[in-house]
Amino acid sequence: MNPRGEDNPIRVGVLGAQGRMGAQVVKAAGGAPDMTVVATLDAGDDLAALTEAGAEVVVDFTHPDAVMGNLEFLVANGLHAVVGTTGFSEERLETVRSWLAGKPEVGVLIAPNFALGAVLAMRFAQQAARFYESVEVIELHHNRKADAPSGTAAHTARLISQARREAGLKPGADATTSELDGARGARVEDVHVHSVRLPGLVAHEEILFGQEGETLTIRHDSMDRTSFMPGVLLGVREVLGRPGLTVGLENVLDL
Ligand SMILES: NC(=O)C1=CN([C@@H]2O[C@H](COP(=O)(O)OP(=O)(O)OC[C@H]3O[C@@H](n4cnc5c(N)ncnc54)[C@H](O)[C@@H]3O)[C@@H](O)[C@H]2O)C=CC1
Ligand SMILES: O=C(O)C1=N[C@H](C(=O)O)C[C@H](O)C1
Repeated sequence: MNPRGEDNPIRVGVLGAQGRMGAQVVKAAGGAPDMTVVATLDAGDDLAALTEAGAEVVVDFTHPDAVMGNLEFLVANGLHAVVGTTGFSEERLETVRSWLAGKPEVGVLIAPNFALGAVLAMRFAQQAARFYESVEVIELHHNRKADAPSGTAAHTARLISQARREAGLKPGADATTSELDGARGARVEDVHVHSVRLPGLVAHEEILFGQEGETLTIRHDSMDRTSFMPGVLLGVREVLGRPGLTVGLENVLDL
């Protein structure tokens, strides 16, 4: 557990500080009694400001195109990282592991979703997966989101696929023989994932399971970006005592 307090607060840097999430992180970490925000950077700023300010943990909510460069700098400079930015393939995770091999004392936590309910929804979906013949994922987000499908939906689909594989399930029956491009969604491993983009939405996910005679729907809604903040602050506290790469908040929550 984190032994830090008001007299010795965790020195936090924020990357993407002017963005929707970064601005919330600056506010949340700034209001936490055991943290102090020492650097707030956005696009074009020199990452050296983080080390100059004495940051210990850096939170990254930037862009899938920027996050790997940021992480390479953080690990090389011995800074712990809490990353919410999406776009992490298995190949990218392997690259991060290779950087960390040379800096075994550094902790990196990458989480596709920091909202408690979203993490629980993923875990429930993983548990339900082996009992149903078919499954599809629908994610719904605000229309300023850069990536589709969402990192959460891609992660959910991979967890479900893994559970289905382990249970020896074959792809669910689907009589579609003719379709408009995209009508059946993207396929993440063997799971169809559908992305909706609308102003007014924040972040929402539905996992629909079906078999003869019944369906099960698991749904999570982030109505406001404050929903991600308890998870981010927990990550900042925990990453100090977790060297190496941790993927997913479920590991920190011991789910
Ligand atoms: N893991 C989670 O719980 C969540 C993850 N996200 C993800 O976080 C990322 C950011 O989302 P939003 O805040 O909505 O986006 P946004 O577009 O509002 O903010 C991103 C900010 O990063 C800045 N930026 C871009 N490149 C940079 C760089 N190299 N260095 C420093 N700053 C840079 C931009 O100027 C912008 O201010 C996305 O990948 C999104 O999917 C969003 C919400 C929750
Ligand atoms: O861009 C967003 O807003 C979000 N991005 C993350 C994702 O892609 O899963 C997390 C959450 O869904 C909000």
